[in-house]
Amino acid sequence: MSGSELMKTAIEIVKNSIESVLPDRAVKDTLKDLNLQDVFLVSVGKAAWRMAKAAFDVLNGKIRKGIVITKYGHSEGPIDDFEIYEAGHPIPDENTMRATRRVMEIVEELNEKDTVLFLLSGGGSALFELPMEGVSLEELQKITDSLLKSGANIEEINTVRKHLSQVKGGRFAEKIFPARVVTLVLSDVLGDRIDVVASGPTSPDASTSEEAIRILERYRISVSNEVKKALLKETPKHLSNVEIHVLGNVQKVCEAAKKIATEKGFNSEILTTTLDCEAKEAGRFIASIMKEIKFRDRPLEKPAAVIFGGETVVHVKGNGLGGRNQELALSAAIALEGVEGVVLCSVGTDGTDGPTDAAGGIVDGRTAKILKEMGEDPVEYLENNDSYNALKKAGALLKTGPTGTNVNDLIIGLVI
Ligand SMILES: Nc1ncnc2c1ncn2[C@@H]1O[C@H](COP(=O)(O)OP(=O)(O)OP(=O)(O)O)[C@@H](O)[C@H]1O
Ligand SMILES: O=C(O)[C@H](O)CO
Ligand SMILES: [Mg+2]
Repeated sequence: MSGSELMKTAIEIVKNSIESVLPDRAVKDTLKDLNLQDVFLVSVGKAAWRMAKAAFDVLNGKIRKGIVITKYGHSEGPIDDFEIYEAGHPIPDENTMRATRRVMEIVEELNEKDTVLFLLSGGGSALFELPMEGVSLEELQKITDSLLKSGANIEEINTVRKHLSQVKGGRFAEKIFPARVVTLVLSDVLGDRIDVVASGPTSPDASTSEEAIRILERYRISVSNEVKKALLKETPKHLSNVEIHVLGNVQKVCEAAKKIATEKGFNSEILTTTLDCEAKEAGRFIASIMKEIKFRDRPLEKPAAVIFGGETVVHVKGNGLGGRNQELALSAAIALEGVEGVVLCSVGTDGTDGPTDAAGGIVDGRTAKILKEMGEDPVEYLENNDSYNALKKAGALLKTGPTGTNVNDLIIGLVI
């Protein structure tokens, strides 16, 4: 198999794996079992449109009102008479608040006979938000931006977000009470911490005010007195009106990748579904495993596919453009320079990696060489967190557009 054929194979495995975790089927199957009548549908997250559409298709006639809030560019047209909003991500904006207020207007009227069907996917933290009284949107945006660049993981980031919000950390379910809420979650959080996915609007909160304060201190983020006051108010730890079902996660996409790669003749193994270290360290480590396979045929014999799932972090210190998958791929490209018969592909299953239009990167032993031949230093790009521009120059960006799902990041290394 030539280098470009191997790249094509990697892309095919990735795309088919993502296809297998589109939420449609899981939403439909779960709803058929639940037999809900007469629901208020609220769908929030990057996969919100697709989840809402699937629900509409099975519940048709049993939905009294439907509202969808998704990221800009992620809705795919009208669904019946649903209200469909697009808003800011990963930082909430005015449209986030406008859409969330609309949801609150509806649920606050409900009584114990009513049911809210809440369809939730990752990205929801930015898309569904009304800050606590006294907390301005501007300050919330600043705190969110600092946290996202600090290298804090999603559990830490969302612990702070929950305590500054009127709808996160179980507070949305509290507002819905006495009505009932049935939540279907597509998880993009490692270990399926459902109180962390989109900051758990309908989950009893496992985090505390004290932890939120400690996290801000740890990452040296200073906040106003109003924010300090808001943080002290504790989130609900018990909720009696909630039922939660998990539809999909990073395990599922990794299992699909393993199956597809095996069918294509690769000795395939999932090495982890909880990759959570610094992206460039992960890239280097994964490259070292691929070289071990290439030169020593262990832990797998060639042809081999190694599969990783997770969510790495990036301490963004430079002023470049990129995302954690692109940064991982660029770092691997540097470590794989000159090695033949290896391809590494790292993607966000939602189709957008960081604030860019790429899903991730696809690199091989030629990628770093191509950059050097152009007079560019890949290490400099990596240090400036400018993986997007490096990969763009080397023709190594992978673009899928919004995929309709979101189960975190998938990394595949092929070695022949
Ligand atoms: N220049 C950069 N290089 C590398 N990573 C970056 C850069 N700028 C931002 N990031 C990373 O991008 C992340 C946000 O990107 P993205 O929207 O892909 O996150 P996400 O996990 O998919 O969002 P969500 O969890 O809300 O669905 C931030 O956590 C930040 O660490
Ligand atoms: O929205 C969020 O908080 C992240 O995607 C994790 O679910
Ligand atoms: Mg995420």
